Amino acid sequence: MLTVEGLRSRYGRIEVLHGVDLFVGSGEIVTVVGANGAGKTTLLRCLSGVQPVSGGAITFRGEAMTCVPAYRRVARGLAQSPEGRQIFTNLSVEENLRLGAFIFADERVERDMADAFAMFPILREKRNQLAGGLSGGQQQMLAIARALMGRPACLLLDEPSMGLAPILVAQIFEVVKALKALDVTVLLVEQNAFGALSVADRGYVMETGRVTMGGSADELIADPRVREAYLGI
Ligand SMILES: Nc1ncnc2c1ncn2[C@@H]1O[C@H](COP(=O)(O)OP(=O)(O)OP(=O)(O)O)[C@@H](O)[C@H]1O
Repeated sequence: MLTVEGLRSRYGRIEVLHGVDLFVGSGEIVTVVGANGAGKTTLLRCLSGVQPVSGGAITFRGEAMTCVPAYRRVARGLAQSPEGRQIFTNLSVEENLRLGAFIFADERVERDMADAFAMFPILREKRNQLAGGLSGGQQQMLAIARALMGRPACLLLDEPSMGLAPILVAQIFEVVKALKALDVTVLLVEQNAFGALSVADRGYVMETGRVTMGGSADELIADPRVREAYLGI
């Protein structure tokens, strides 16, 4: 579904992605784990089209995406729920969700909203409250739900567990797992390698702008190098 080949990107003169290769199959949950500064966020920003690419190719559902502007990628089904959530705090929960579906004007929006509320009952309870009043975990759920309102074929998730209390981290990973049942393909970027690999089918390890390992989530969890460097075991 999503293929990345030899992807390079730079900030000014400094190259931070040095030729990244990865693949996400339809219906898979794939995670990219790595330390702070490895280039994970930059990779996702390249995929969603908000960060310039200086080399390599991105192909999504058989179509070259490398030069396609960000808003067209969303319309093609490649959507990102950004790091740091970026919800509209002065709008209600429901208004945030409707904004996620702004490119659609059909009766499916109401159904999608009902699906979102079924997945995140707390959002139904708080649908008329300002999003700024939600807790960190609830805001993260809203950000994911809003991205889902755009009916993505592939959802790019940047550090959904960042800054959350452990109990909420567990909840967020459960949500990621549940996306599989909705037929949404997920590329999940995380510093929390254990949580991410626990819900993923496959994973890649990124170090200083390169993919250094890849395999099934079980293989990576069992790998002594991953255990030592990322799982603290
Ligand atoms: N706007 C920027 N300008 C210059 N350098 C940047 C910028 N953003 C990131 N970098 C650098 O690019 C490299 C990769 O950063 P990136 O944020 O992609 O890593 P990351 O793996 O996502 O880390 P984190 O988990 O902290 O987000 C780092 O060396 C970082 O300092």
